[in-house]
Amino acid sequence: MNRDDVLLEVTDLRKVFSVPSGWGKRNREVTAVDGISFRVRRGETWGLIGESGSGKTTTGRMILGLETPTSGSIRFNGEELTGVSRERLRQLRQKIQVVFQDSGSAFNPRLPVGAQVGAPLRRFGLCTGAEAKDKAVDLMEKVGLESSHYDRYIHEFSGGQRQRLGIARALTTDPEFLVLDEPTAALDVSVQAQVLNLLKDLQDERGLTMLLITHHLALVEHMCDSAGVLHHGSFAEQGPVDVLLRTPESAITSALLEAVLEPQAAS
Ligand SMILES: Nc1ncnc2c1ncn2[C@@H]1O[C@H](COP(=O)(O)OP(=O)(O)OP(=O)(O)O)[C@@H](O)[C@H]1O
Repeated sequence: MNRDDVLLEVTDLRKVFSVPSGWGKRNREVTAVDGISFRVRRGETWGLIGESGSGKTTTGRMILGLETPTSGSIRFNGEELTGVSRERLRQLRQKIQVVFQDSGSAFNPRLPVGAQVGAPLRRFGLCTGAEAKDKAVDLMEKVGLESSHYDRYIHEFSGGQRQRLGIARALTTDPEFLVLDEPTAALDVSVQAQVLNLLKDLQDERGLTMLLITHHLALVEHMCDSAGVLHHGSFAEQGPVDVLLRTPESAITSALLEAVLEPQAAS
């Protein structure tokens, strides 16, 4: 792999949480991420797969600067992210954005959504108020909403529309990299497909690089170029998706594949 092609390089990343065990007892240590390494090339979608508790979200949160790694390195565009100043981290958030499972909960219920979609532009000093409104309306239309939605409140939107709003807000600062943490887990299957296809179209149009966090292998097959399967904080295996899903080497990947074939797992 040409180094210039690599946008995100994670090396030996580790996160140990110290959890209180009760009064008078010593804290218990929980190793959420246990020394993982992977590289994401520009323009690709990398899937972080694993069962509940395997360390996916903690990894995403460390990349976003929301959690401090215990050790290891995260390089973005060649720049080391661990240990950077708060101010630099704030600047980097323009380039690294996130879409969570329930984007609606990140919107203030008492303010119109449009102003909140445009808020990062004002926060980063990228636009005046009027320009921010135009850009927010453009983005809302781009994700399949209407300009008349600008003045509505979050409770007036469906689950799928809320995810579209979350995507619009994530895109306001023209990020290079999106962390998608179970972005469609709360949606009906038909709406899931619409939101995933929207993300793919936006990726093609804007050259976005994406990290898709999910426990659902069907999503990975549809969306990802490469992926890694996490198990108890370590990779059971990683590689190109077609190889990983067709000829899995680890029992963990095989078990996840079998789960997809069971009807109840599709819900
Ligand atoms: N803030 C925290 N304090 C203590 N332990 C934590 C914290 N966050 C996560 N953990 C623990 O770290 C481990 C990995 O959690 P994480 O949320 O990263 O897994 P996950 O794969 O994203 O799971 P899920 O799919 O259920 O969201 C779990 O054992 C979890 O209980």
